[in-house]
Amino acid sequence: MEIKIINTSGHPLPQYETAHAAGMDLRAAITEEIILKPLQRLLVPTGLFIELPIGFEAQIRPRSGLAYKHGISIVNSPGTIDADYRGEIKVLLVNLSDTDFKIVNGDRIAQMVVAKHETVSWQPVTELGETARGEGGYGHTGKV
Ligand SMILES: O=c1ccn([C@H]2C[C@H](O)[C@@H](COP(=O)(O)OP(=O)(O)OP(=O)(O)O)O2)c(=O)[nH]1
Ligand SMILES: [Mg+2]
Repeated sequence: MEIKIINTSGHPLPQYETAHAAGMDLRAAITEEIILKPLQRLLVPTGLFIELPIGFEAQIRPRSGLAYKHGISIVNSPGTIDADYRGEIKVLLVNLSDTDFKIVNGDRIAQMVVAKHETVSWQPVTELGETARGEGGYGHTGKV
C-alpha cells in the first residue's frame, strides 16, 4: 500500500529495517540537540506529514532498545495518528531513567506501525451475551 508523505526532515523516509518488520523507525528532526532530563517529557518533531487512507491509523510506539537501555518511552503510547490528520507527526517522549538522555538530529526515537481499524456505530441494548468469563477480569483467572 502506498501512502502520501511530505518529508521536511532532511532525513531519508522512514523504512522497514528488516524484511518483515511491522514498524518503521522515526527520526528526530531537530535543529539543536535535546537533553531530556529524568521524568521530563517532550514533543519531538519528525518533519513528516502523511495522508493515511480512510480506515487506517498509524501507531507511534516506543523502541524497545531505547526503553531497555535508557528508560526512554512514549507518554501516550501508542500514539494515534488519525487518517484525517494533516499536521506534523510528533513523538511525545519521556525519560523514565534517573540520568539525562541526549537526542541529536536524525536519532531514531520511535517506531510507527500502520494498521487497519474499524469504524463502529453503537447498538444500545439492556443485556449482553453470556460468557464463561462474565465480569471477571484483572487477574481473576489466577485465583484458586
Ligand atoms: O503521538 C502522537 C499522537 C497524536 N499526534 C497527532 C495525530 C493525531 O491525529 C492528532 C490528535 O491526536 P489525539 O487524538 O491522540 O490527541 P487529542 O488530545 O485527542 O487531540 P485532538 O483533540 O486534536 O484529537 O495529533 C501526533 O502527531 N503524535
Ligand atoms: Mg483526539
